[in-house]
Amino acid sequence: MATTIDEVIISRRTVKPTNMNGQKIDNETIGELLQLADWAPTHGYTEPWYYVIFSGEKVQQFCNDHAELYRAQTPADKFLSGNYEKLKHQGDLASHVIAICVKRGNNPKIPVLEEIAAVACATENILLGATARGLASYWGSGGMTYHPAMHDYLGLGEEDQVLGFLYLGYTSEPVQAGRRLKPQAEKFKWM
Ligand SMILES: Cc1cc2nc3c(=O)[nH]c(=O)nc-3n(C[C@H](O)[C@H](O)[C@H](O)COP(=O)(O)O)c2cc1C
Repeated sequence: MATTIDEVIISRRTVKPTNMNGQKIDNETIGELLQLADWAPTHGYTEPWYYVIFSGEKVQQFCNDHAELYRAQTPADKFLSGNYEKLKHQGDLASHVIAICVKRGNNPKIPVLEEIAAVACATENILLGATARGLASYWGSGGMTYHPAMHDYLGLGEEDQVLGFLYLGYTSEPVQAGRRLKPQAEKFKWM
């Protein structure tokens, strides 16, 4: 178990929902993670994160709905039954699904870019809190994430955005070693 912030950051790894084991997280713990999200920085206290939490039987409901949105919005010649089944069963072994959304405040001086950045910070807080609690997590932006039908399904306003879905649960498998592909010299320029 990681004990310091550095260890938690370094040890956080994506665990695909198919590698989760079906064990449930209690809603209280999810509440703690949401509290961590709420302490992310924002420009101008806009606090633009908006999370829609699917728990219990709502997880399967969400996955069914996600798959049905895909079916309804995909032309017949592009529809792939494999994609449909993947979406439908993506949460089978997860405990909770959380839709990650940006709710635009009424301060037009704050660029959308900064609102998205703030929600990403908030979401990383959730991922780190999950890691520190021994939970498995996955941030996915596949399926219908960016489709207007998903935006409507989540009841978002015109300027709001969906950034993806967090799948949370437990895993029984050893967590994969982390890897980074780009040399640090390309990412950090010391002056
Ligand atoms: C905004 C965002 C969207 C992502 N979408 C996907 C996705 O659709 N499918 C996927 O396999 N992983 C997705 N990921 C997870 C990355 O694949 C993962 O973070 C990356 O492989 C690095 O692995 P690590 O998280 O274990 O360090 C996403 C991550 C972020 C931040």
